[in-house]
Amino acid sequence: MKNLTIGFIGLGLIGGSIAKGLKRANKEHYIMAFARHRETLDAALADGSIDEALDGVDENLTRCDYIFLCTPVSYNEEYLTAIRPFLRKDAILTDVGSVKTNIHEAVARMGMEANFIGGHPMAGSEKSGYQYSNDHLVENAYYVITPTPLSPPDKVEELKGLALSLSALPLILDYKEHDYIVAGISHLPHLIASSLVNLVKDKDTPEQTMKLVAAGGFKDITRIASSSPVMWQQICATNRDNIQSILGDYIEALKKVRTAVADGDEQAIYDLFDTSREYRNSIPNRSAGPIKKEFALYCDIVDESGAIATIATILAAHQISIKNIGIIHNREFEEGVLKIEFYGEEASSKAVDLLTQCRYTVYHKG
Ligand SMILES: NC(=O)c1ccc[n+]([C@@H]2O[C@H](COP(=O)([O-])OP(=O)(O)OC[C@H]3O[C@@H](n4cnc5c(N)ncnc54)[C@H](O)[C@@H]3O)[C@@H](O)[C@H]2O)c1
Ligand SMILES: O=C(O)C(=O)C[C@]1(C(=O)O)C=C[C@@H](O)C=C1
Repeated sequence: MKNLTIGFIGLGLIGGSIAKGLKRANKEHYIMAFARHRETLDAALADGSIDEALDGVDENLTRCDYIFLCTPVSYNEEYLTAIRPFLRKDAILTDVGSVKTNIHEAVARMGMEANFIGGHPMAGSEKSGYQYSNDHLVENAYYVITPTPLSPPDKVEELKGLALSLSALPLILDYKEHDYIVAGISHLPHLIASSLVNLVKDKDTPEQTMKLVAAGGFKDITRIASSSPVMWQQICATNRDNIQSILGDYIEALKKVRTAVADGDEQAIYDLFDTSREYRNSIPNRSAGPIKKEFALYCDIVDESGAIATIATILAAHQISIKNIGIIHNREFEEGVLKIEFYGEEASSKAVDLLTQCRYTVYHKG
């Protein structure tokens, strides 16, 4: 991959992660960024993710081969006017927004289609801000690319190459199809999660016992209810038609479920769970996909200082290298489950045996 000069507008979770990932892939990329808060830029300069902090959208952007728009979707669209004067004739403007129709239509209205290729990495988190960004966020995730009719084919190939350099899987889609798809698999689930959380908040007992005993089921399905309200407000506003349509279908589906429960229709209830289980289990485990397999184990640990260090020491004493280690938060006992990743199957199996012998409770994901 050739050395590129790349600009970022917005350097939060996604912008920060892509900047870090691109730097990891090629230290010679020259990265400049503008963010609203100077502290973000200072942090990115200090950790080496960017080479230059910009004071605004200005003539420095004329040095860029690529500019990544990484703010909430409506703001991305608003930035087009400010960026246009500084977009070199051969430069590409791309974005990471969760909705594509609004920006594609704005780009077409402004006659910028030859300089634009839409993008959307299908990875993220409920956390916002640069402090949560990392260089591997989009690894193994699909990176949707939505060219315009005038996007130069060689630049589309180059952007695919950038996605691959992040260890993501580039996937070309039409922008309208993209918005239909994400309404179902991303936007609707966020609305379900947030309304469910708010329902439980309203229905809780005076002692808040629902909140107290809420376990894995509730936490797994509602993690994303902690996502950024501004980001989701803008997603819902810009993908309104698709979302209201699939939301209507979902409400109808829920009505059928209610009828089945109310009628005691055991067959219908069985079929609901049977069909969903089969489809859910058929969703491919991307960690076993074309890029690389993940060798990881999960281990219950007690919440006391030194608990992680003890495990790391046991593994190190047996020459087992750890690729990644960290507490994960989408299981029942948030502070108690440690995920440890290894470089290969052998190390992973050896670690499972070893930690089991040491009486740790280990869950193996082969
Ligand atoms: N969070 C996810 O899971 C996820 C995943 C894929 C794509 N996206 C998309 O990525 C984009 C960024 O989301 P994020 O999760 O990184 O959010 P974030 O809140 O972590 O970061 C947003 C960045 O934009 C900046 N910003 C916000 N308003 C701005 C404005 N008016 N002018 C300049 N900068 C502004 C913020 O300061 C921050 O640097 C969004 O378009 C979102 O739809 C998010
Ligand atoms: O994992 C999460 O927390 C996410 O919500 C990531 C997620 C999603 O899967 O819905 C969120 C928004 C995106 O545009 C893409 C990915």
